[in-house]
Amino acid sequence: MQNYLDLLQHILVNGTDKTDRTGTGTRSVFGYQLRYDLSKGFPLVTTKKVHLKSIIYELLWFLKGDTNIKYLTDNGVSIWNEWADKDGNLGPVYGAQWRSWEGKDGKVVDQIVDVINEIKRNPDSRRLIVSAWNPAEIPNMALAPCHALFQFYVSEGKLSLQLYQRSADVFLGVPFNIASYALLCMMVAQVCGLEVGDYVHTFGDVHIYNNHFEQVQKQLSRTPKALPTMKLNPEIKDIFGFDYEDFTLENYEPYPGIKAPVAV
Ligand SMILES: Nc1nc(=O)c2c([nH]1)NC[C@@H]1CN(c3ccc(C(=O)N[C@@H](CCC(=O)O)C(=O)O)cc3)CN21
Ligand SMILES: O=c1ccn([C@H]2C[C@H](O)[C@@H](COP(=O)(O)O)O2)c(=O)[nH]1
Repeated sequence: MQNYLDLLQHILVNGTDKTDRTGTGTRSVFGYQLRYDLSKGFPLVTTKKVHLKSIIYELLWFLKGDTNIKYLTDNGVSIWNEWADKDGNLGPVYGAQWRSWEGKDGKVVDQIVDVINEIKRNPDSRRLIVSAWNPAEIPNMALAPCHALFQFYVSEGKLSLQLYQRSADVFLGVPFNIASYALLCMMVAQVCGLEVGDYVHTFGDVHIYNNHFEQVQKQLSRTPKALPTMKLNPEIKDIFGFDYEDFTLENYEPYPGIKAPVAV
């Protein structure tokens, strides 16, 4: 994960200071790309301990099409608590757009089912896209989608995925986002009978919050360790059939965690 540390350093050196919606202030750059060959290990940051359990449950929650935090809190995951209303609702965020994008005349599009069918039927398609960015619905969402759109690509029997993230909290959110989409690529590859290719992460406004500078310096003083390995239960052939127990992480030996406040 040296390239993740390079991104932190790049922002510190080349970023400009900007105000932001949360009132915290950031140092930010516009445009950057990270790439991971998923056959070479699972891209989970090693220079601090990352809470993989939250990442897995959040991804399973997106795939269910769920947008209420109850499933997360029932499983000990609190990362969305600050944005939910008193009933736990977030409005039509990721899960709703992925699984039930509402079109004209009540037509409902399940983008996950559709994209998997298309990967199997027409792997050379250049339209293998899932979008959470539904402008008509954004006013009803607790937070506009940050990981806005992703595309699959098949070549030589390998499945790659590229994410476009319009806004990225590089210390807290990005380690979660990298691991989550790397995992999604592995899961879709398995259910489509493909090997894994590259995970490509493309950023818009990628920023370090002003109250994360100390934590970033601490991380930059650490030398990345070897990447861990992620094993999926090979029996699962349906993207909606995965449970938490179907994921096994091996050889993850990170440095201790580093606490940081989240900007709301
Ligand atoms: N400012 C901001 N940054 C984000 O990364 C972010 C948002 N807002 N809003 C929506 C979601 C929620 N996400 C979050 C929220 C909190 C943590 C966080 O506090 N992580 C800690 C604790 C991990 C845990 O409890 O599982 C960490 O050390 O990584 C991470 C991602 C990602 N998103
Ligand atoms: O998955 C996520 C979700 C959110 N973020 C960060 C990016 C920004 O710091 C905030 C969102 O604020 P906006 O004003 O809507 O851009 O949350 C993330 O990094 N990853």
